[in-house]
Amino acid sequence: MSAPKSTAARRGLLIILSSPSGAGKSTLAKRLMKWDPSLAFSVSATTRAAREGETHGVEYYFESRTGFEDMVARGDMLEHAEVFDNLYGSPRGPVEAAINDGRDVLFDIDWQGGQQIRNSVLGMHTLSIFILPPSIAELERRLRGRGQDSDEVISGRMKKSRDEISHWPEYDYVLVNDDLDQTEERLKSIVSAERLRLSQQPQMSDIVRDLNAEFEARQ
Ligand SMILES: Nc1ncnc2c1ncn2[C@@H]1O[C@H](COP(=O)(O)OP(=O)(O)OP(=O)(O)O)[C@@H](O)[C@H]1O
Ligand SMILES: Nc1nc2c(ncn2[C@@H]2O[C@H](COP(=O)(O)O)[C@@H](O)[C@H]2O)c(=O)[nH]1
Repeated sequence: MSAPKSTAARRGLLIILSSPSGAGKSTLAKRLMKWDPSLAFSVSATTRAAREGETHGVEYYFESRTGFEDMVARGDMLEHAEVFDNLYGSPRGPVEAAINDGRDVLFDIDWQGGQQIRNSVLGMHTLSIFILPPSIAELERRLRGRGQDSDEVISGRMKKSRDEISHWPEYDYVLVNDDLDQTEERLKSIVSAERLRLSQQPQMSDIVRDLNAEFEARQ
């Protein structure tokens, strides 16, 4: 099933994916982008070093700490936070451009970023989804299996995962990412349902007005 159009007469929806590191949100984000190429992925800026295979402007914009802080000082970040001793943030310009094109925007960010986007001055609809791992042992297996971080980095991320998980009640939906295909299907259903709700909302007051007029005419 292909994605329903996101370009109905409404402004873009901000879709926020958060999870403890390693639960699978980047994997799910990639699948969502493949399902609906009209989605705009918000490429974050970060001060962390690029991993092998990561390209500037694709996975992240890799910035120096000073470069990042300058962006924040200029108001160029929609949200930003310190995560695992590095700075991460969502550049404002591409998000605003996508919204102006009527596109929905996908964020792969932590709970601090999630809070800031939900409270941001953009006044946009947000849809937030928290991804849980099926177990802590499996979370660690996934972080190790990814094979991209040192033991020290992995143990730091495992320690922070409990705090990240404690923010699940702030999200509209929570999914346990056990079977990847099943989680992907659930995620797509959530996005489709929210788009349907938002696209129908403006017509509903007209429909109810007509229904009420019909009641009046029957009296
Ligand atoms: N449902 C799943 N079952 C098994 N492995 C999975 C599943 N989902 C993701 N993975 C694997 O787990 C590893 C971590 O996934 P991913 O990089 O998407 O996590 P993440 O939440 O984006 O992490 P980070 O926050 O550090 O960016 C990857 O190797 C990925 O292939
Ligand atoms: N608040 C934000 N958090 C972000 C952003 N981009 C990523 N992240 C979070 O960082 C961790 C670690 O990512 P990694 O690529 O180093 O593994 C990840 O779990 C995200 O939650 C951002 O723009 N803002």
